[in-house]
Parts: sequence; structure tokens; C-alpha cells
Amino acid sequence: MDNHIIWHKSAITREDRHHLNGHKSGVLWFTGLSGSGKSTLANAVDAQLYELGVRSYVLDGDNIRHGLNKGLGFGIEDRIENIRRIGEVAKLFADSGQIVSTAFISPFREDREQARSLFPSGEFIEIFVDCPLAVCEKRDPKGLYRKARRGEIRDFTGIDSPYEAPLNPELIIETYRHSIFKAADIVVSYLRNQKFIP
Ligand SMILES: Nc1ncnc2c1ncn2[C@@H]1O[C@H](COP(=O)(O)OS(=O)(=O)O)[C@@H](OP(=O)(O)O)[C@H]1O
Ligand SMILES: Nc1ncnc2c1ncn2[C@@H]1O[C@H](COP(=O)(O)OP(=O)(O)O)[C@@H](O)[C@H]1O
Repeated sequence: MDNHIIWHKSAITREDRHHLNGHKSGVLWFTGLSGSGKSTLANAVDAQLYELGVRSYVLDGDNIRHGLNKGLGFGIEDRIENIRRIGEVAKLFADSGQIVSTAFISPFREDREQARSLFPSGEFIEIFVDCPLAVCEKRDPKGLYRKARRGEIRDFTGIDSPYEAPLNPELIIETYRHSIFKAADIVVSYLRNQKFIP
């Protein structure tokens, strides 16, 4: 590590930005199998936050892998690096005063805990997007499970790559039992109860 890189303290504090925005900042860390509903839920929550005048943003697995994380694959090392980078980017968004949602499978507990360690206590909200593999496979909107079952995709999460479900998430959303709107409502209500938003 080059110890000539000195962190430059910002003149404007997180508290200044919370005061400016009228709400706290932090990360909604959605984790779950492919097809469980992470992107849909993250965007539905983001839309509700927008209507409430909250400064928020969504970082989505598919999108980020076309840009910042282009070239990373789905082997264990690449998934670890993918999530490491997203944790750091999410921290920057939270430091800027926003409520940032990350919609990544983020299959490994250790990587999610490493991301959690970047945030002040209470500002990392892990949301397990809980959906049985069989339901995810039935949905299969991109046909990837079918390809994985035919051996056309290797290291596919839930098929031949592990997913480690959260042991103690802040929220569990069972998307096989709740509509998209109800699921988003549960998340926004949690933010209100935790005094993240007015
Ligand atoms: N091998 C393999 N395993 C799992 N997923 C795969 C794979 N190949 C491509 N895809 C598509 O990539 C999306 C998951 O990317 P993530 O960055 O969220 O994955 S990870 O957090 O690095 O595990 C995931 O998107 P979502 O369905 O939105 O989760 C898949 O559509
Ligand atoms: N709460 C829900 N109830 C029913 N279907 C859902 C729900 N959430 C998402 N879906 C559907 O499941 C599929 C996968 O959703 P998506 O958000 O792409 O999942 P992920 O981002 O986890 O891969 C989509 O067809 C979506 O419309």
C-alpha cells in the first residue's frame, strides 16, 4: 500500500448533507438468487423514494458489469472483486448524502460483511430477496436458468455456484409471497421506522 496517498477530508460533512437533503444516507443491500426480484424491488423502492423527494440511486448488477466492472466474470475471484468495488462505490454514494440501492446477487457472506464494514453502524441495510430456486427458474426472464441447466453457462448461481443466504439480514422480503408494490412498501416503511426518511 502506497503510504503517500493521504485521505483528503471533505469540508462538507455527511451530517451537512443529511441536513441539506432532509434525510439520512446509507445503502440498501439487496441480495438474492438471479431472478429473485432484486432489480425490480430496488427500482420500485427507488421510485417511491423519488416521489418522497429523497435523493437516491440504484446500482444494478447487469448495468455495472457493462461499465465499471466490465471484464469481470462469474468465477469466485471475479465475484469477490465485483462486490468489493460495489461496496466502495456504494460508500461514496452514501457519503454524498444519498440512499443507494445495490442489486447484486452478492452470494458470499464474507463479501457482504466486508461491504457492511465500510459503513457506520445502522447505515448498511441488508435485504434478503428471498425466493426459492424453483420459483426463480420458473420466472427465468432471461432464459439463463434454461441455458445453465443445459450446461451452456457454467458457474451459475444456485446451479453450480453457491449462494450463501444471509444469517441475520435487516429485512427479508419473500418475493414469491408479496407483490412488487407490497414488497417495496415494506422496505420504505422500514426506512421510515428507522428514521432514515421523514
Ligand atoms: N454464471 C452466472 N451466475 C449468476 N448470474 C449470472 C451468470 N452469468 C450471467 N449472470 C447474470 O449476471 C447477473 C448477476 O450479476 P451480479 O454482479 O449480481 O453477480 S455477483 O454478485 O457477482 O454474484 C444475473 O442478473 P440477475 O438475474 O439480475 O441477478 C444474471 O442475469
Ligand atoms: N414480487 C414479485 N412478484 C412476482 N414477480 C416478481 C416479483 N419481483 C420480481 N418479479 C419478476 O421476477 C423476474 C426477475 O425479477 P428481477 O428483478 O429481474 O430479479 P433479479 O434482479 O433478482 O434477477 C422478473 O420477471 C420480475 O418481473
